[in-house]
Amino acid sequence: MHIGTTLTQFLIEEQRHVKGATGDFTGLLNDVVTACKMISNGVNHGGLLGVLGAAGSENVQGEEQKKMDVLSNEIFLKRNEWAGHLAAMASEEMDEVYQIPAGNPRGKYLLLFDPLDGSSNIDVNVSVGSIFSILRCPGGENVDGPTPVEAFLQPGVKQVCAGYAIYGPSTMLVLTTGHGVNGFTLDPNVGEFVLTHENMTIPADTKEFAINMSNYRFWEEPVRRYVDECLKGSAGPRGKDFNMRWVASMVAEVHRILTRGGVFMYPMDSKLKEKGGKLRLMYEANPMSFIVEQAGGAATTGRERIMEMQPKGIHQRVPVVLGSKNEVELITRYHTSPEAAAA
Ligand SMILES: O=P(O)(O)OC[C@H]1O[C@](O)(COP(=O)(O)O)[C@@H](O)[C@@H]1O
Ligand SMILES: [Mg+2]
Ligand SMILES: [Mg+2]
Repeated sequence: MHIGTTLTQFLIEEQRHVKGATGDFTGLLNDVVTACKMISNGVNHGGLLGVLGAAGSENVQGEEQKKMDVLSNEIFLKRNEWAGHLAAMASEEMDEVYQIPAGNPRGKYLLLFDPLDGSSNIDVNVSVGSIFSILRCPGGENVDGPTPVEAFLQPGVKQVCAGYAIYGPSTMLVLTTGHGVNGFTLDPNVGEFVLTHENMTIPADTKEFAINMSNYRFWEEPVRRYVDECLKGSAGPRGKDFNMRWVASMVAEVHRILTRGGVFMYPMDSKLKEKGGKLRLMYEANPMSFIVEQAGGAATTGRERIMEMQPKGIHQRVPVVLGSKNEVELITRYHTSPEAAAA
């Protein structure tokens, strides 16, 4: 593939390499991409369309929903429920599994998504995004009756595809189907995503970490140790100075790491103990872990590989440590090595 290839061409080319491909998967991705283009348009017009501010409702997570959370969710549903590629959908903004409306054809895939990631930034015009994950539905389209939630509870290694759109200075779409990671930039004049970042890879080492420092007093010892050592810089045990970033949009943090390396952490802390973490396994941690691993990075909870976890529920939360391989492995060792256990 060469720079300048459109996403449509890229997907068709990928499909040609899949024996017995029916075009279903390509069709599904095209619908997901159309949803992202429509959300990008909404985000870009912001106050002009009156889509900023609170929606006046809460989601299953007990979080205040922004108007763009609700609108983006609606766009994903409407764009994907009609074409016959899906058996069902699951979203951050909906308590239950979304069944394909009666009368619409059903398909063999499952789509999970965070329709708008980084919602706290939408009103302040900072980059936000959408995150999605695609699984095969056990039993394919021949499922009688509603698709059970259990169909979705597959470990991250079962993902067929994962991607995110970032609505920033430019709109980009980054995705993997298990053969590396590629980034496409939306040409608003043409309305087409064009390949601009081929085979994105994450350097194994880094001098940049991202974490919400305001949670310091709630962190577990291994995370405090890691951040303290970074802050000591070249005078400390790491022997090098570190920089820090925190955008409060996971898509923006992961995109920066895919572009120049780094480590992103939303670890377990005493405030989140009951909930199991802040970020959601099925439509935040798993898709981002698939992308990061495909780019040569690593993704753990601090204790185990995220992609091997057996999900317990579609809105399950987990601690997240991802990015440059050697850094993630160091942070994980601080959690798992005996000396850490003794600490
Ligand atoms: O508000 P905090 O603690 O900085 O958390 C920011 C994190 O929460 C999130 O906004 C959660 O995602 P949603 O906006 O989709 O709910 C992440 O994108 C981000 O990394
Ligand atoms: Mg999110
Ligand atoms: Mg969200």
